[in-house]
Amino acid sequence: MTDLSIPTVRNASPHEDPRPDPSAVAAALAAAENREPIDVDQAVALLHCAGDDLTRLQSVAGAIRDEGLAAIGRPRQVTYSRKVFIPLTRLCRDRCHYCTFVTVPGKLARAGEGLYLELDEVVDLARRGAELGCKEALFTLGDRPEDRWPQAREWLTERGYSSTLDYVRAAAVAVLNETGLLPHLNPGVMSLEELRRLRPVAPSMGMMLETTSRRLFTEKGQPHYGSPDKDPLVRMQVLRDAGAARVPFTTGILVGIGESMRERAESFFAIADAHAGSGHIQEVIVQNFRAKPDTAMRSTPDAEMTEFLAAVAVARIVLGPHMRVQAPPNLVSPAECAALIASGIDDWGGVSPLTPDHVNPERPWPNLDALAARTAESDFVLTERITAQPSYVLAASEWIDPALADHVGALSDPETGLALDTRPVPLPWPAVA
Ligand SMILES: O=c1nc2n(C[C@H](O)[C@H](O)[C@H](O)CO)c3cc(O)ccc3cc-2c(=O)[nH]1
Ligand SMILES: C[C@H]1O[C@@H](n2cnc3c(N)ncnc32)[C@H](O)[C@@H]1O
Ligand code: MET
Ligand code: SF4
Repeated sequence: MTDLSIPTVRNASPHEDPRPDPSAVAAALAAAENREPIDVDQAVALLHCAGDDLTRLQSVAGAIRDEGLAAIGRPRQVTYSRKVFIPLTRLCRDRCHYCTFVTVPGKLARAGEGLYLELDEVVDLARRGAELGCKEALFTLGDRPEDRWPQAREWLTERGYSSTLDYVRAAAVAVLNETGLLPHLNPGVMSLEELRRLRPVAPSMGMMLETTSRRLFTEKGQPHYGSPDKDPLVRMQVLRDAGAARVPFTTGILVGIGESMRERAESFFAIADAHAGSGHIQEVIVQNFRAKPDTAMRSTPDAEMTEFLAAVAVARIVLGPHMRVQAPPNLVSPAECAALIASGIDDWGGVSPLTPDHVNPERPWPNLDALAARTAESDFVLTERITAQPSYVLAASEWIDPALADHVGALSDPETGLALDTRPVPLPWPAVA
């Protein structure tokens, strides 16, 4: 894709990624078509599918998705969450090489921007979103900036907060009280204690696993080198802790940051494994980041899209019919949205009629009517959900903190767990009878 202006990462030491034997690909495809459980080796083979093989792979993935949606009485629905994006702070103690969201205090000062959004700025964004029917306030921010930036620590202390996560909690409460939007928290690594403390202010939270590749973290020059929060061992612990805390949790992988096909496959199995323990992974995002090709010959733009579609299909096959599989519609072209549906997704994630995708600011959201039309072209109905996926809303006593019952109840249909056609209104938190 020539219009993709996300910064690129060059593999410092191109990792060995041997092409599987064609007979291995054929055998893995046959296993998938017969709905036999596949192992990592077979998943690696499937990630290499192109051409007619990719078409076969997509049709298996699409059929599995269709069965899963039919089983929960929502055939042919692709969901999305109408949201506002709240970039609470762009300061971060990490330095992921692919990230353009992160910034430094000096740059913020020169741009006349604060280190954090103030509470009134947060509430103002949420309120403007509410007027447009948004139901989710997505808090995405840098990880623990106070550990790196004394100015950030000072900003928090001056206002009476002990940490960035403490401030996230206060901002979520302000949004609930003053607008009724439902917070989804994506603040990076959280401890079990922090997850438990945040659970009463957000029906769902998330953190991308990114990858299980430890090499990308330990080796100098790799995209996660120098980012302590991107150690896959730390991130896997967060996934398990979110299950222990019974938080509906979003995770996923970033495709194309220098991971090998085997590492890509292992990442899906690692997520499946975390989910098998607690049943809390509410959706898995397959997000495309495109590494600069090692050689122009080997990795043409078309090949990158082929690889991405194979990754989506393999995610569906490994994670099965009951997982929601999400790919953002703003990181591909309109025509490629149809290919994502064909590859087995059932969710577009958060889409905003108001705020940009601050992580990918050069990739505007499709307008909701256009997205509905694109979805309809594939014979699916664009359906609004709230931040927690329907099955978790329907099992609220197990998954959603009682302090949020009124807020969630006001915006979701108790029969389907999907979003109601309504606008949020301020409601007191914790809810009183
Ligand atoms: O607009 C974005 N939303 C992102 N979202 C939000 C997502 O689109 C929705 O808000 C969730 O599906 C909840 O409804 C994330 C949520 C997570 O929990 C973890 C990672 C992401 C990543 C992004 C992202 O890059 N851009
Ligand atoms: C919020 C999530 O956004 C993803 N993320 C961060 N930077 C980029 C980029 N340049 N392109 C695509 N996704 C990105 C990471 O997966 C992070 O966890
Ligand atoms: C812009 S990234 C947002 C969340 C967090 N900093 C992470 O990387 O997981
Ligand atoms: S942790 Fe998140 S915000 Fe920080 S640099 Fe990495 S991707 Fe960017």
